[in-house]
Amino acid sequence: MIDVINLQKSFGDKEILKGINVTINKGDIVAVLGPSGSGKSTFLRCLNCMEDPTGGSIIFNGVDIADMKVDINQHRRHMGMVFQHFNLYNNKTVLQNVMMAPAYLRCKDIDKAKKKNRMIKFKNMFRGSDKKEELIPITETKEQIKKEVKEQAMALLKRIGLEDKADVYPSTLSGGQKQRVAIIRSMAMNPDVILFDEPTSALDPEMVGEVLELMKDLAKEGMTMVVVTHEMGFAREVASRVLFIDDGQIKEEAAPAEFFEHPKDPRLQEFLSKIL
Ligand SMILES: Nc1ncnc2c1ncn2[C@@H]1O[C@H](COP(=O)(O)OP(=O)(O)OP(=O)(O)O)[C@@H](O)[C@H]1O
Repeated sequence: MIDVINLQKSFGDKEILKGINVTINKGDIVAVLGPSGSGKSTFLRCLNCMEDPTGGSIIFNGVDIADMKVDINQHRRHMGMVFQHFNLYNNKTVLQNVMMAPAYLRCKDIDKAKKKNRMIKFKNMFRGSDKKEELIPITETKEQIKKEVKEQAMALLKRIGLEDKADVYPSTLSGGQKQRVAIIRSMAMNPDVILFDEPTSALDPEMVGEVLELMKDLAKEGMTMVVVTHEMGFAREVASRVLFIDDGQIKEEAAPAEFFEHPKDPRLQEFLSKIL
């Protein structure tokens, strides 16, 4: 699903990613661990086109997204991201937050198809009857899309027990509730993969469990996930693979049992001895 090949990223003359190579397959739950400043967030941000790599490729579903010409909105339909500080829109209600991206993008598809059809109709006027181009079928109206997206959003809110919060603003939610809304917001796009950048780091300890539970449920359902985390329990119990990034490189990659019980890289041994 994602092939990262020799990914490099520098900020000015500071080299942050020094050639990351990794393959993420459908259904993988990849936990990314590493010391502060080692480049974990930069790696995720490159995957989500929030940073332009300085070198290398990221092949996602057959397309190199490290290429500047890639359509970022299209890309993000298929790759969701959940941030440490939730990044909800505070001036939109909870429901609007969940609905916004899918409703906007699907309505935009209709506008694009209508525009293209106008061009096709115009060109068809000059073509012989055997050479006429088919119009793009438009099977739904914007009203139907909005209704459907709203139903899906309400079902997701129900799933996390927050359907009664649909019309409130995010500022009235607890941190754990905000993060769960942020997670279902990315699910609302039906992405192929969701990236999580330290999703529990900004939460009060008592809120961490509810967010991890939702992430575990997603993992059980087969969602492909890449999770930068300090939650060793999650990495041990839920991840299918664990990566250790240190100094901009993947120094170790293994299944959790091997990773935690028999770390080979000396820097990983030192890292684990400090945190476990
Ligand atoms: N936009 C930027 N401009 C300049 N330097 C940056 C930028 N973004 C990140 N860096 C630097 O890149 C390095 C790696 O940062 P990154 O956030 O990827 O690390 P991290 O492993 O996620 O750390 P942490 O666990 O503390 O979040 C840091 O030294 C950081 O200061």
